[in-house]
Amino acid sequence: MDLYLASASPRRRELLAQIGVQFERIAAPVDETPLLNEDPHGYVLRLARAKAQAGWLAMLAANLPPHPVLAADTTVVLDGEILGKPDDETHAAAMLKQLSGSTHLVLTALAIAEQDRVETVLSESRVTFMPLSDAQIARYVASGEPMDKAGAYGIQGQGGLFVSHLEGSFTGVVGLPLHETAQLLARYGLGALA
Ligand SMILES: Cc1cn([C@H]2C[C@H](O)[C@@H](COP(=O)(O)OP(=O)(O)OP(=O)(O)O)O2)c(=O)[nH]c1=O
Repeated sequence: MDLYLASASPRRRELLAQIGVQFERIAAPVDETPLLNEDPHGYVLRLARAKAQAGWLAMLAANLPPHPVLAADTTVVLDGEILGKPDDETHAAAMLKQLSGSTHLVLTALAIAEQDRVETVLSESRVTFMPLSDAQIARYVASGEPMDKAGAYGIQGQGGLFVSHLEGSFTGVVGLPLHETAQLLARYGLGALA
């Protein structure tokens, strides 16, 4: 065992498994509401940090053997506006209409907590969507795929069909950028890049 992953996301678990570290999941939910006028970069970094620290505390509370705790947060940013996970199908359709035919940012922040030390790293990608018709949006929303995802789409699923251009990290958009994760783990003496 090398570390804990403070995440409920199956996608993050699958991606972390590719890095070749031994990890276990730990549950540590945090409130994801942005602060008033919070800057998107500050927001994802604050949440990743909060999730890692909550994971460290949950580990201590459960008397588990101590290891560093990794967490992440992903958000979509369109013209400076934070688009988190949709509240319902109407909200998902509205977000997809906003993303249609334009370019947005996907920010994924990573944090590792160990005792009082927390280190972070940020992955930033630019994603361009083709113009979407109302019928395409309605069909995609009806598939259910948008509901648990920032920006109401999954690039790794059917949502990938809408992406005409990507500049940055595919795994970062999915929620755990492999390169940045390996770099961060190496600072703790973990993983293939250590
Ligand atoms: C843009 C995009 C987001 N997403 C997902 C990644 C994240 O899981 C989710 C954003 O929500 P997050 O709050 O980052 O993560 P989460 O709540 O799913 O998991 P946890 O906090 O427990 O780690 O959106 C995709 O899967 N594909 C995409 O293309």
